[in-house]
Amino acid sequence: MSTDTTGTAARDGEQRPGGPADSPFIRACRRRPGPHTPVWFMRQAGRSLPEYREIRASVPMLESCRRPELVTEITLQPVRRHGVDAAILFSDIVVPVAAAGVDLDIVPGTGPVVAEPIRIAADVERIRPITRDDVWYVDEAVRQLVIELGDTPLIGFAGAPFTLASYLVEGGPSRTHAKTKALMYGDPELWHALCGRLAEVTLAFLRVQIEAGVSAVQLFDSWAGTLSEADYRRYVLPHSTAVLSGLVDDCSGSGRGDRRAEPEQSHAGVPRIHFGVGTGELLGAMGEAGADVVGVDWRTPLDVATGRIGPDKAVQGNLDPCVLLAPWPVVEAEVRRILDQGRAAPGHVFNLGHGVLPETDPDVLTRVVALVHELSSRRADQG
Ligand SMILES: Cc1c2[nH]c(c1CCC(=O)O)Cc1[nH]c(c(CCC(=O)O)c1C)Cc1[nH]c(c(CCC(=O)O)c1C)Cc1[nH]c(c(C)c1CCC(=O)O)C2
Repeated sequence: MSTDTTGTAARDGEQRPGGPADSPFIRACRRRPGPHTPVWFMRQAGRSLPEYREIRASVPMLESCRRPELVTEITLQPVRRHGVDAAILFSDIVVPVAAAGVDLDIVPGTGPVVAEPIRIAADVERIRPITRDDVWYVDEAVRQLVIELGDTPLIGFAGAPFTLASYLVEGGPSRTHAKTKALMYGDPELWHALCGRLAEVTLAFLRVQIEAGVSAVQLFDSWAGTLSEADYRRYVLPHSTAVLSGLVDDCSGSGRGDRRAEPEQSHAGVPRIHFGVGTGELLGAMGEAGADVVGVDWRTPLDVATGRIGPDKAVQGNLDPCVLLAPWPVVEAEVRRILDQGRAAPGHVFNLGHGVLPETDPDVLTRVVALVHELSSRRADQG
């Protein structure tokens, strides 16, 4: 465990050998060689773990996200159990939106449900800008986690404007995103006002996490794959770019925007991962939004994905979460294939193509971590 008690040296640990900045995960994000291929799992903290279910049995989802001691414990659970190369903050994409004043809840088995879905400009106006004080519990949890995690990097995250907008406009999860698209095509001005506001909230939320010490951030645009590339570029890309490039613009001396005076408040050094599901046709555009790493679901092999994304970005993925429900030889063969195809990329972070399913046997996750490490370190030895 780290001896750093401020939580800041670890963030700026660029020069500290052995700190999170020198970890296999951050090295892969930066396309630098490392001792093995790093691995973590989306939704690694969650219902696949009995120790998570025990904590959550008596605490509603949103409340658990607002109690720093619970956030810290739940975030650490999969790190202890599986030996993954990174922790991801336990929270949810709707947490900053709730902090911005939107009345919503996370309903078990359903997902986020919004009391008054967005319909008119006045609804957008009600989404307030957020500051650190609105999400103090996230700031506190990240600072504590950075201390407890030592050399293991902590990933912060947020939902991207399109995916957040889809919950706010639909009022809850949707298969077709019909209301969202109807607003997008029918009232582009309102659409851009909504996404612009959500981009501001998201950027502020990521800045709080980075200032508190996360080593990387992931922007989840889970449902962007429902759009054509042309529509994605027109209606979504400018807003996701405002978020991801906004983090870089904070760097003193580079770019415009809300530039910070204090060097330790620079957000520019933190790798940015951009992920969505069903985004095979969007991978190039999602990289252009300002990602260092592009998340790839299970539909596109990593060598093909790398051809679409280009040689200047790392990739993350892309095991089908359902494969983890298959007999071990099937899992092993898929892990080998993904590691092989991932060699085409200039950096590969092993992950699933989407979140861990609740019915997954956690011991299989632990075995996958060990296998990825074993197979990839053997390769690293061979040069
Ligand atoms: C779309 C989205 C949401 N939330 C999130 C996304 C983007 C990632 C993705 O595409 O899955 C992001 C998220 N949500 C959660 C995390 C935790 C960190 C981690 O990955 O370990 C993360 C990164 C916890 C959670 N978020 C949620 C749970 C389950 C609630 C519970 O445990 O009772 C967890 C652990 C609830 C949630 N929240 C959301 C959904 C669709 C659900 C599932 C509803 C259900 O099946 O019950 C919205």
